[in-house]
Amino acid sequence: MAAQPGLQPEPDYTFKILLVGDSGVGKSSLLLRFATGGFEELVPTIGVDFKAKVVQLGGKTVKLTIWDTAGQERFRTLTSSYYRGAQGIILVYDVTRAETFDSLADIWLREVDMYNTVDECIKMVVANKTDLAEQREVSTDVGVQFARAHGCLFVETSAKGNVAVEQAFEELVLKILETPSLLASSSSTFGLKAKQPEAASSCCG
Ligand SMILES: Nc1nc2c(ncn2[C@@H]2O[C@H](COP(=O)(O)OP(=O)(O)OP(=O)(O)O)[C@@H](O)[C@H]2O)c(=O)[nH]1
Repeated sequence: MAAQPGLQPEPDYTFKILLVGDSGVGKSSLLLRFATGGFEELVPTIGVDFKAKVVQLGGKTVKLTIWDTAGQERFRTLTSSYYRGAQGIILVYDVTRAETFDSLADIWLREVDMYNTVDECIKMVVANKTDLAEQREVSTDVGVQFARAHGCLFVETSAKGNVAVEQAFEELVLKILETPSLLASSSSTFGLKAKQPEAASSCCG
């Protein structure tokens, strides 16, 4: 039966994706770019924010609920609860600030290990702000090696320059689609009926 005009097709799957990383690396900017196509000056995230987007990939309609956590340490206790049920986790650093890259090992991968509840959850390292080439402190090679060593996908992006942002999210989703246990976790835990109440209360400080 043809879909009614203006109505989006029912998703085959709903995936939860989480963005983590130090404050200021560009998590909210990446999400804004992906969800709306825009870029603007944003204030630091308070607690957790959330956007949803439906994509057609691998012949499937996939609803993504993307959770953008605050990088600031004072929100760490709150944000830790948002790892639960995520099929994909994006760890972001800023190529112009080496300390944000170091934090991936020192903080963010540890958090993933501690709080993630989904066994085969796909991890992706995103190296953002590649438009600031002259200020770069972390080379592509170092990023690639790190991601490989920790079993993560790797993409370099510029949210500002709109470079590879869509590609990053799409690669992650395609990898989730290739992983049968994650598809099972999607339909059982994140079917539309089960998930709508939580998704509606999207933001908390
Ligand atoms: N040059 C450049 N600046 C960027 C890019 N992405 C984000 N920014 C800027 O970096 C700053 C921080 O961006 P946010 O998206 O707020 O960073 P965040 O990681 O969400 O920060 P928290 O919410 O505090 O965790 C802002 O001034 C953005 O405009 C990029 O690709 N290139």
